Amino acid sequence: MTVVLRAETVSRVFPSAAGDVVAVRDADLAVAQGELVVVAGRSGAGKTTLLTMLGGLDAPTSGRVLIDGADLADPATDVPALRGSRIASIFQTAGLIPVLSAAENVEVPLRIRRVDPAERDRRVAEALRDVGLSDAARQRPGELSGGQQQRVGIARALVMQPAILLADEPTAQLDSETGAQIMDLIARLVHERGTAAVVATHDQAMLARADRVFELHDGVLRARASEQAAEVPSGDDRRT
Ligand SMILES: Nc1ncnc2c1ncn2[C@@H]1O[C@H](COP(=O)(O)OP(=O)(O)OP(=O)(O)O)[C@@H](O)[C@H]1O
Repeated sequence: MTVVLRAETVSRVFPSAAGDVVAVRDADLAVAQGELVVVAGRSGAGKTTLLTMLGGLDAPTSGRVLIDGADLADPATDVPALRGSRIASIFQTAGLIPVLSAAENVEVPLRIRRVDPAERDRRVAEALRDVGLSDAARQRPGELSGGQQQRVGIARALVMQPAILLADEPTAQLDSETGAQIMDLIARLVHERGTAAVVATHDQAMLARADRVFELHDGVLRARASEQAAEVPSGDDRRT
């Protein structure tokens, strides 16, 4: 398994008049191709801060983030280029452009990257098909349900075939059934395409789709102990 995203003892401290806020404290994480990692945590636990650093939009106060083995703090690393070519993000709301159709919204990142028109058409059609929205290609966001809009957002995130997908509470604005469908969709696409994904959520129902679950509590990230790890060691390993 190839690790594409790695955080090493990453911390982020926000200074404030009332004292420093340690939003993330010494977080370690490694995510491999095709792996869906869910970071569960309550509001204020530090999820957004962690994802922002993983995506290279904010720098850790200490520790380091590596993408494809490249340290984002290394001056030799072209972070904007990495962000454009290797990373895609999904947020609580799809953030679609209202005057553009679903297909035109999905096309935006391809236009920015100057992909040629025939290739754009092919990839947009494929992305909309993957999220089950081929029939809605010409509709504008205002004509789509919240779940459909979020699916357009997912198509737009995946049309660049990113190595890494970061999703910050992608189901928070949706009812639980639609949220479950969106999470199923993300899990399927991540596994089919071999994307490394980190999904932050406070929705416990989302954890079932994860390959691994981490819990973030007051900025401290811990792997959720598997049932096996929770078992009492047997034989010589037993400690009393
Ligand atoms: N720019 C900032 N300046 C000061 N404090 C901040 C800043 N950003 C986040 N914090 C603080 O860091 C902590 C973690 O915030 P963060 O937004 O990462 O949590 P979260 O788990 O994403 O919460 P939510 O689910 O509500 O978005 C909070 O105490 C927050 O107030």
